[in-house]
Amino acid sequence: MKLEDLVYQIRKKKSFLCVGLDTDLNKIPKQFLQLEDPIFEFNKAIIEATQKFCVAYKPNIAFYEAYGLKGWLSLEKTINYLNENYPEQFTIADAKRGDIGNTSTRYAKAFFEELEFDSITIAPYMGKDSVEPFLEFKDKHTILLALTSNAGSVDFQTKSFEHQELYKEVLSVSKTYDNAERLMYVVGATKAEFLKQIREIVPNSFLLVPGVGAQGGSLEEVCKYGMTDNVGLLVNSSRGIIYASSGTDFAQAAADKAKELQEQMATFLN
Ligand SMILES: O=c1ccn([C@@H]2O[C@H](COP(=O)(O)O)[C@@H](O)[C@H]2O)c(=O)[nH]1
Repeated sequence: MKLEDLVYQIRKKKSFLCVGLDTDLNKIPKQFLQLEDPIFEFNKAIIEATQKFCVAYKPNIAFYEAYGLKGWLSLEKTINYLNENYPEQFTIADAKRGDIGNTSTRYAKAFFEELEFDSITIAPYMGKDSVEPFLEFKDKHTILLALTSNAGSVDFQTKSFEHQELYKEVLSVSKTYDNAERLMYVVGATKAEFLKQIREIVPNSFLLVPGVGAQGGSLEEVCKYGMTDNVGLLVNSSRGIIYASSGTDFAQAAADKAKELQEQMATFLN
């Protein structure tokens, strides 16, 4: 998907919500467990309930890999369902990959060509030659982990490296990569106080912001410091939406949560 099409959808729907499909058989309503593919059927129900209120979906690949071949099939059916029925939705494979160049190329082929995701999350640790293979794909987007939402992010990311913190080094060095206009960055909503400094380095890049809802990040703070003229934000909520209820009203509860976030987002869009 072209970035301008994503921005068009955000303005049209007055939403920069990304729904995280972190589907766990221990958490979905029991009635799904009798079906042949409970993960896909649950995802389908969540997509139908929430698609009006969001512009992106982010399956976290770990939740599918955990079920082996069956999980991969559920993932494939989910991305195909989205691409066939809601091609206007931006899709993110939250896979956190990255390896030496020829291996990164295979990851890129797997997620961009075989599964046809619009984007993938990548760990920047192995540097330029591990990231650039993903950036070769036209109209695909590579989302680098910059400052993550978890407590352990302080172990390395906020430690100073030569003259600046490691997460700032990730932002400034990656800007020099070939096809850097295809980069986006992950910044946790729990790290909203860093957004002002982040925007000084990447004033226009899209940021994928997980950590509102279950992790306690503030949407208001994220918008205050992270929003650009082009919006520049995709804010993710996974558990807060998909597990809003574990009862038979799960789809309505997910829709209500997504709508609530969309309505809050609309107040920040002009
Ligand atoms: O810094 C990061 C990077 C990725 N994530 C992922 O986003 C979702 C968040 O789920 P919630 O249930 O809304 O907390 C999940 O898939 C994480 O692996 C993140 O949280 N922080």
